[in-house]
Amino acid sequence: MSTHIGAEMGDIAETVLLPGDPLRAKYVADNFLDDVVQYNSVRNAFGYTGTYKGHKVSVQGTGMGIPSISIYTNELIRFFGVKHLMRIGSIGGFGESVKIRDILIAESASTDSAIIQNTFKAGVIYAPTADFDMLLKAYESAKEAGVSVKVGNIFSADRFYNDEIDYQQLIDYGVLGTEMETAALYMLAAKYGVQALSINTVSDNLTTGEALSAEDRQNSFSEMMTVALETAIKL
Ligand SMILES: O=P(O)(O)O[C@H]1O[C@H](CO)[C@@H](O)[C@H]1O
Ligand SMILES: O=c1cc[nH]c(=O)[nH]1
Repeated sequence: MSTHIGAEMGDIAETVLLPGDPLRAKYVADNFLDDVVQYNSVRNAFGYTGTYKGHKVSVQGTGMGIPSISIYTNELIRFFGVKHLMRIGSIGGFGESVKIRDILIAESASTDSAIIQNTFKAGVIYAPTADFDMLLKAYESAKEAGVSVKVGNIFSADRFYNDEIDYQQLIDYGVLGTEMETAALYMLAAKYGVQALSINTVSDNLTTGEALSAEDRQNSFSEMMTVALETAIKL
């Protein structure tokens, strides 16, 4: 048992899917996994282990933002031996070419997070980056499933509501969308020498104003789940 995860060593698979929303974790467990056991309910950050096509896989809700995902990432790696971490998130798309329900795989994650900046010595701007092997396998899985996928740089924001940020500058530099966790996931995975990838479904578009409902964000995204699980069994 760690501070925020009420499980024992061995209860959690080496590969863990990480939605921000704990109820999305339940949705994955209920609809995609067999032989499911719930290993965590501390703070309602639900965690489940089951099998997908005979392979052991876990899914753990991380909560929102870099401080919260950093807690779960640290504990999964350091106390439960997790080796492959895959965020399955929602993301706000930038620009008209990024469509609702597109899947964005984060090759890298820009950020305004003080946590990332303060980890490095003055003057260093670290570039949080996906594991290439996982990225390649996820891209191939998306193509095999025939889903609309884009790969590139995303923005991991410290604030959901931010009146000061210049989104247009990020768009001008090719950033595909904004969410709130990936930069920390990639930095921590690099620190501990494990694999991480962030796969995100576009839930809204900051340029066009289109948006999915909260229920859709919790209970749909089945294409992303399939891409993530098909990737998981190739690792
Ligand atoms: O849907 P999840 O995975 O929580 O991801 C996105 O949604 C939340 C904001 O609504 C943030 O956590 C952001 O990263
Ligand atoms: O962090 C997020 C996630 C989805 N949509 C946004 O606009 N921001």
